[in-house]
Amino acid sequence: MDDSDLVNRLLDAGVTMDEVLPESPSILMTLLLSYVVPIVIFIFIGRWLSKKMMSSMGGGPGGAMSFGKSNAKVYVKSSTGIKFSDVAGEDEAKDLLTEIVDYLHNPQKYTEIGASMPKGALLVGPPGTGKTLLAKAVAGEAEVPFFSISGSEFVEMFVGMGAAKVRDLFKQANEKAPCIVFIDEIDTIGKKRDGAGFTGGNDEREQTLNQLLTEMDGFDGSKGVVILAATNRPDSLDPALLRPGRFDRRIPVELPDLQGREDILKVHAKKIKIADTVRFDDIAKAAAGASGAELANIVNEAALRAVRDGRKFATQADFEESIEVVIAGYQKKNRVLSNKEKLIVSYHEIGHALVAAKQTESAPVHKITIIPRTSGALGYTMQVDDNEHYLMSKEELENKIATFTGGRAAEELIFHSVTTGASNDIEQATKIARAMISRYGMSDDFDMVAMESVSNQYLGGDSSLACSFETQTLLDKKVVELVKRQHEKALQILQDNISKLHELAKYLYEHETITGDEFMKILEAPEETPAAATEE
Ligand SMILES: Nc1ncnc2c1ncn2[C@@H]1O[C@H](COP(=O)(O)OP(=O)(O)OP(=O)(O)O)[C@@H](O)[C@H]1O
Ligand SMILES: [Zn+2]
Repeated sequence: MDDSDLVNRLLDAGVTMDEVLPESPSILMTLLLSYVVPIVIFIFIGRWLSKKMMSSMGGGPGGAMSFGKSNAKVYVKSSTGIKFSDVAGEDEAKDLLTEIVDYLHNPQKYTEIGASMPKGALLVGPPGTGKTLLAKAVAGEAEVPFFSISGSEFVEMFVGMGAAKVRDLFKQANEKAPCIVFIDEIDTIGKKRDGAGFTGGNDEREQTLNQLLTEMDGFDGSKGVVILAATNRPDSLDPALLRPGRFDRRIPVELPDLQGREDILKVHAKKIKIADTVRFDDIAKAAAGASGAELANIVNEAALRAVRDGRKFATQADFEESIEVVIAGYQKKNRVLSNKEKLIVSYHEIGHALVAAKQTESAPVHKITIIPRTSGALGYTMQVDDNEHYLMSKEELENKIATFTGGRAAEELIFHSVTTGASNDIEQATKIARAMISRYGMSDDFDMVAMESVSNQYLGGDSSLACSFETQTLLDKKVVELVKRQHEKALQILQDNISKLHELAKYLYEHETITGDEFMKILEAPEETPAAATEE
């Protein structure tokens, strides 16, 4: 814009020149107006522009101006100020990340004995479960800089730009080490490479991924650059990313259970004013299936509602209303278990756990949950073996089969029907049974084993092709018999412990997740009143 232009415009607008220019400007004033002010304005505009450019690179796929050499600089935050205490629940994830924090605090403790820290860890879980928040908390706890970039920002229009960005990011991270580099949505660059159906930009994406792999292999692990990446589609990742020395640690970040939801609500409610009468446990119950992000949203929505109604604080009703708003859309998109389904899944999982616990030589139950998993499972029972062993006895394998069938057995016993939820279990049980009979020679019938192994030698080990039709049929029959026997054993165990089955399933239904300790405590407690033992 030039001066005469401005003057003309001002005149057009009916402004007289007298108002624009002082009557008799001193030389100093003239100087100021004609040189200093334009320069100041120029600098100001320049700054504003560059700020704008940076923020446009911060979110969404890079804009037209997002190439250039030192992009990653803008992602540095010297301290996130976020601590683990800001992340409610997710204790498992926090436990796993604590080691990284400790390493960043005193690396010599690790390097002294020659231990090197994992270079990368993969945070895996559904959207909004706090993966980004956890990564920030790691940086906050360790008091190190935090670089953050989203996978989609690497995907550039021009071949080679993404790779350049990766190089640049690592260069800066190395300069700022120790630090945390966080790559969100890593699946956008880290998708399996062979995958058909990927159209366009293949070269670019592949180059970017290769650069990432090269950088990860190249940097010195003892410098203290830890790369955290997040994804909700771990299965789609290129296996190269998951190799040792890369993202070889997987940290599950799952949807919160009842207690977790209550804690998250409380963390966020600290930021708003609420009535004393608000009952977070009830709100958490009503918000079944909600993620951390959705719960944060519910709290905010409740506060907005209060303001709209001219109140000074949010009430129980505000929260209940906002659950409807936030969750309603969500429930349509995602399958949330109905109460009946929840009950079935509870009995199913306790079925597994109870059968496991009542057999000797069976790994102790570690955790049981009916929170749907990223994997698509409706619930799971986790057993952890204290001492890892590779040689399993026939009894142990049989017990494993019985444990797998325990879920279905519980459904049959209580609901007199089975759901599709048990199909994977039966598959697993059958797999073990087949291996026992054909490969490990655990069949009573030695001929069976011999035949199988002879034909395997001819045909390279694929047992489904290896046998003659008769052998296959015989084998199948044996497998089915074995699974059936174990299934009957499981039914018997549950029948014998029916009151505990009810009690534990009820407890799991209410709490959604229970630990192995809680499970054992209930199991070992004296029986409840006989009334609970009657079947419904
Ligand atoms: N466990 C939690 N405790 C407290 N707040 C949480 C928790 N989980 C999520 N939130 C809230 O939800 C917001 C969004 O979470 P965040 O961005 O970390 O999720 P994400 O898993 O990275 O999601 P996405 O996969 O969509 O990137 C957080 O900023 C926080 O306010
Ligand atoms: Zn099961």
